[in-house]
Amino acid sequence: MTRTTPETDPIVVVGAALLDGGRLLAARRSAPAELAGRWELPGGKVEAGERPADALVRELREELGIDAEPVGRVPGEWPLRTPYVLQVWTARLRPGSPAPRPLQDHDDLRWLTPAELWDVPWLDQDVPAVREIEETFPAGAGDGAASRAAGPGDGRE
Ligand SMILES: Nc1nc2c([nH]c(=O)n2[C@H]2C[C@H](O)[C@@H](COP(=O)(O)OP(=O)(O)OP(=O)(O)O)O2)c(=O)[nH]1
Repeated sequence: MTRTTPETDPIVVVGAALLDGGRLLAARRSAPAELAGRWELPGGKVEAGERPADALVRELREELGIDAEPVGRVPGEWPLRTPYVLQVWTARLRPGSPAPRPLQDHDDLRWLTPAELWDVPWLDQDVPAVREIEETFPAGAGDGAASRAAGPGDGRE
């Protein structure tokens, strides 16, 4: 008899492509040990019954102390370690938001211009997502180009 692995529903991790003045925020993980020192999109796990866009706002407040607004979903979904999958949303700072600070999970932050996008060692599993962000974040563009990747309403479902 063939034994099958029990199926587990994927748990979504939302990552933010936080854009400001044409730059993307990258965050260096401080934990756990196997991820520490590598760079990621700030964010975290969507809780049961929570909408991804709401989770994004909550995680960005907890981790970076900012007041962020989701703008649109970056097309695609990328596998992390089972059962997690990464979804990415573009986001921007709301007027009056504090500047991001590494309060939790991170020990450094960098605002990357399009030309600097690959200057940091991203987590391996984030590379395809960052490539997708790059598609909507061409050299020389302001944050408007990335924000137009998906309609404004897409951030709310
Ligand atoms: N936030 C985030 N997590 C990522 C990325 N890439 C990646 O593999 N991960 C992994 C790291 C963690 O195992 C998991 C998300 O965990 P987390 O620690 O950021 O989320 P959380 O705040 O909700 O976690 P928790 O400590 O409350 O359990 O996904 C990424 O780009 N952003």
